[in-house]
Amino acid sequence: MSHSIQFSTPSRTLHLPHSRLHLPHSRLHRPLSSFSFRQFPLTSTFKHTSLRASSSPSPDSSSSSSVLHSPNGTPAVKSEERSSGIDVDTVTEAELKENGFRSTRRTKLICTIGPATCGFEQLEALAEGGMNVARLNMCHGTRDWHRNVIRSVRRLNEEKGFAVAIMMDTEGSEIHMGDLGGEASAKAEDGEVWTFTVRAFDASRPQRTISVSYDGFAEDVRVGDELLVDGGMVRFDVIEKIGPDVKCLCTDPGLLLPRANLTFWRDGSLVRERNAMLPTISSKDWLDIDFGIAEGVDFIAVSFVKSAEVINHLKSYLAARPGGGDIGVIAKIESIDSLTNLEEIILASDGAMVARGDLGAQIPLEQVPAAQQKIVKVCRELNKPVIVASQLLESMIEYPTPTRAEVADVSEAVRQRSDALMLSGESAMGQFPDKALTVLRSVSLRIERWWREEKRYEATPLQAISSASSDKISEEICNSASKMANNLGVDAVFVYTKNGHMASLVSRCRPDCPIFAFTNTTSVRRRLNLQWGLIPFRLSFSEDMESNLNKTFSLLKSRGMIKSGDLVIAVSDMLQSIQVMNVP
Ligand SMILES: Nc1ncnc2c1ncn2[C@@H]1O[C@H](COP(=O)(O)OP(=O)(O)OP(=O)(O)O)[C@@H](O)[C@H]1O
Ligand SMILES: CC(=O)C(=O)O
Ligand SMILES: [K+]
Ligand SMILES: [Mg+2]
Repeated sequence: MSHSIQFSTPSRTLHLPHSRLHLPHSRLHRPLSSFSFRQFPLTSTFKHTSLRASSSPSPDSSSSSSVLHSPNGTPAVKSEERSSGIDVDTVTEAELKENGFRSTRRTKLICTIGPATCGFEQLEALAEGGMNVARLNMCHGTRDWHRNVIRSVRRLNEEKGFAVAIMMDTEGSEIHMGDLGGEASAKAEDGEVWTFTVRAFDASRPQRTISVSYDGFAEDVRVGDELLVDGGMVRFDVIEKIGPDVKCLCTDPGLLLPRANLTFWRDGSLVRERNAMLPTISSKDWLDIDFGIAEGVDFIAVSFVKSAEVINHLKSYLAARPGGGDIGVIAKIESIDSLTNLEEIILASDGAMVARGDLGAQIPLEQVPAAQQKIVKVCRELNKPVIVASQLLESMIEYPTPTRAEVADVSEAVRQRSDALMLSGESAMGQFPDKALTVLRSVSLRIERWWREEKRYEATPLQAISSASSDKISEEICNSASKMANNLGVDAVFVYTKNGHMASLVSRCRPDCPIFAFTNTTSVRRRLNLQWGLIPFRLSFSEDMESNLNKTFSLLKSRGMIKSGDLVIAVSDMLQSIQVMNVP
């Protein structure tokens, strides 16, 4: 039996929702003789996972296919947008076949790409290990280096059916050290005197001397201030100022890493003199952003956001550029000012990152866990994806197993139901990037299972967020569908969504089953890969839900990804309805 509830708003008048029995079951199993399936041509080297119907494209697919912009800005309709097949990657497919719906991972995983992981095979290993988003930190590497990585990820997606999204992370203009003249690190010992200076060095770096990125720092600091490298990994006391040089005594020894962040503290508080006026997006960042637009990145993560204004500015800059409107803007919460303007920043953004590395250098460390919990909660309320980042498995940069404390930290982020977890140095320059990713994956799966076993569905209702009446209806539909999914113990929620909004509303409810998100554009599919519980598929679909469901069932059944009898709830943003049915 198929049951449906429909909500209709003819002539913009809101009618009371009525429920009726929808689609006789027999219509859903109508023989699908018009579709015959064949494997997309295989090449000898790569196994392509797309299945395409050999029939001509369905009438809807040309109208629903969107015009994409190629990297150089010329509009191009991608050939796959016109096909009526389904795009999914080999890893998801195998996971669904082998372990069923329940075992699919809900928490998404982000890997920072660096020298340890920039090769094609290394990227492929990460994608196979569950990487949903590849992050590029523009603090490091050249644009050519980043372009190579972006193109490798795109090739991987095209050849293997993955939907790995690319996130570009801006450098920002906070104070940091120079790059140590090519050395990988420098050791500062207790009691040594080091010079921090705005002077630049051409070739070799004078002994115990570090260049600093911010010209005004010598004027801003005072003798007696404390200087923290990387949020306290190494500490110095400022003992003397001589022109542009600041002499500092090492009080906590440690390794100085290239371009490490610097903060100054006075009487227990962060010193924010003129550097508080530094632009959040520097001129170099704007050039990086232009590069990101040209290369078609999926997200831009903005470092050291202080207010919603900068996010709005960037969003209008992107909207005015071909292809820019497809890019999601993620606000990195890592400055003390962002905490005071938290809600308006998150509202303006398409998502947020708890950037604990720098945050822990700007507020006392013991305040970081509470800040994390608050940011995750606000994002959830406002329906924005949230990423927990930095030092999740820091010890795995050097060792093949994490500490118990690290496992507990990862568990807590999953228990808070954040959308995504991020690896930094562990994957960028660590010795065990694949093992670190495996730890994130297995800890996520274990805690998600605990949620299910404990039947810990949401006790606290989410606040209403929509204002327009059709958005309110979508929100209510998603809330109800998720509640029904939990109460009925369905196998999956199917959501048909053009721009991804409806899928994010279902994800926000964190239902106790995977969410199959069908969208007709490749870029939306990639962006959905950041959000909790969504398994994004690219599929050409129409306004007619019956034919969409028939087509989806056929395609997924022929791949062995669903089977007859599975209980599914379907919602869509074309037809405001909830349908409950067994797969025929
Ligand atoms: N593209 C890259 N090229 C070289 N090294 C990199 C690259 N990306 C990251 N790394 C290395 O990995 C380390 C951790 O990466 P991460 O992205 O956390 O950088 P970070 O410098 O701590 O800055 P942020 O606060 O932006 O995260 C860096 O300090 C750097 O040594
Ligand atoms: C990720 C990042 O920028 C930080 O933790 O500081
Ligand atoms: K950065
Ligand atoms: Mg940072």
